[in-house]
Amino acid sequence: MNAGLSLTPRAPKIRLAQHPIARGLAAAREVLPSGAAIAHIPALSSCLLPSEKGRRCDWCHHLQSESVTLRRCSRCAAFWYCDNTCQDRDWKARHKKICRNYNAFIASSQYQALTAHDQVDALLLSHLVTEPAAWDGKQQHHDLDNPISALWDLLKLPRADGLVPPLCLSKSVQTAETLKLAEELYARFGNNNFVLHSHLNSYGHGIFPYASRLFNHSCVPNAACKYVITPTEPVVMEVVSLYQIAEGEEITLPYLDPALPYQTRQEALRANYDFQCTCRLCTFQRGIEPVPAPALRGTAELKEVDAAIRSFALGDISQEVRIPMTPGLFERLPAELYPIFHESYLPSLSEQFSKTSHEGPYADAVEAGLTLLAFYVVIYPPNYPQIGMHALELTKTLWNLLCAEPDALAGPTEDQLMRHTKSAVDFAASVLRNYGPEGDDGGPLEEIRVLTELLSSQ
Ligand SMILES: C[S@@+](CC[C@H](N)C(=O)[O-])C[C@H]1O[C@@H](n2cnc3c(N)ncnc32)[C@H](O)[C@@H]1O
Repeated sequence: MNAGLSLTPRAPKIRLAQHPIARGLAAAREVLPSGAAIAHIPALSSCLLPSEKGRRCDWCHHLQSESVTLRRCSRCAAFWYCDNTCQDRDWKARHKKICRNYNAFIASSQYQALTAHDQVDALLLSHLVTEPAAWDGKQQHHDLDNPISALWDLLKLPRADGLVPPLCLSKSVQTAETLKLAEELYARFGNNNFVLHSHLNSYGHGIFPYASRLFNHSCVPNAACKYVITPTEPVVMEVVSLYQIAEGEEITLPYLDPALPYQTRQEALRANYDFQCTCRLCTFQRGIEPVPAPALRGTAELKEVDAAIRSFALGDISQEVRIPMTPGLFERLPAELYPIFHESYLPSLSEQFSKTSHEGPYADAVEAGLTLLAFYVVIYPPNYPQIGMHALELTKTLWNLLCAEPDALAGPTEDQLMRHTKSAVDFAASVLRNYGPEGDDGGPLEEIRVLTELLSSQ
């Protein structure tokens, strides 16, 4: 199998191998250190979420800023660009195909009835099907170097509800051939396309057939993807290793948030990707089902569980936050802490952190934030970006406590609190530097730089 598939310089560290269930898998050709850029894959096509229209360039996705004022397409007045280069490139690649019909299309009841994500897919699909001739003969090639034949080569999974979104094309172009092509291509969207994000906030959808062909899912992934926005260029997906990957090891991405409850993950993977996950986390969680419900939040019993998970995952936090470097901490969890896997545990803890970090008391927010950090360290693999994002939030909460309520923590002195704050920002920095900058300028790494400077001057 796959004898004819060529791999390209975009991912020289990967080889495509056989998977007993998933057809293909991406295997590391060599040892990949933590934080290595494993693949750079330009988008075949991409589209902004409706909420991002007019905020970003429709071609390169650059954000409007003081130095970049976006200009509209003078024909439809509904697409925005940094400059002539972006506008010309988008026009040639895709906008000319939909410009004339765009306004009537987005006002139509069919389009309005779609969810924001389906609206994006309707436009992506329209970009792809206008030239059916471009697809002729690509079915036979199995050539990963050609994004069109790579897209054709992807596994199909038509939607259970049978939906194929309407097309932003004039009726005369919507021939039986075009509609058949739309159905064929859309059957490859749901289980293959990617949600684009900047600083981990979604802003659009992208088609990266080469990445879709390579990377399977794991709830304990050893890699994560991020998006590189470069003026005048299409967005590029970069795949980064979260921790060291051995030669020959499968490289996996998370298709969903591993912190979701076990049953929710299984149902979503079954419905959207048609497989049952057998990763280490799912195997472990399947073995401890049904998980006992935790005590109610606020009770002494749950406070004990929270304190035990903090000590298990983070060690003695009065000294320094310990960073685990290997995945699978959940497998060593004492049985009395299994209630943390119950579907009610994380939502109530997150709510407590969110409420108290906004309204105070900040001492309560710090405690909830540390428990949440411990939970993430147990569930997520090392250097998972959400761990870093949360450590950064926790740093800000600690800083608020230092500034607003220095005497509020019963035990720690101000010096100890300062040490906690520094170790939280160091933890955030170490995780997020491994992931590297993503999307727009600024963001968490810049916040970390400012906070580190501020703390070192104290
Ligand atoms: C984006 S593709 C991944 C590449 C795919 N293996 C291929 O050969 O084209 C997603 C599809 O791969 C399969 N898949 C991905 N991860 C899997 C896993 N952990 N176990 C079983 N099948 C998986 C499912 O069929 C899913 O719909």
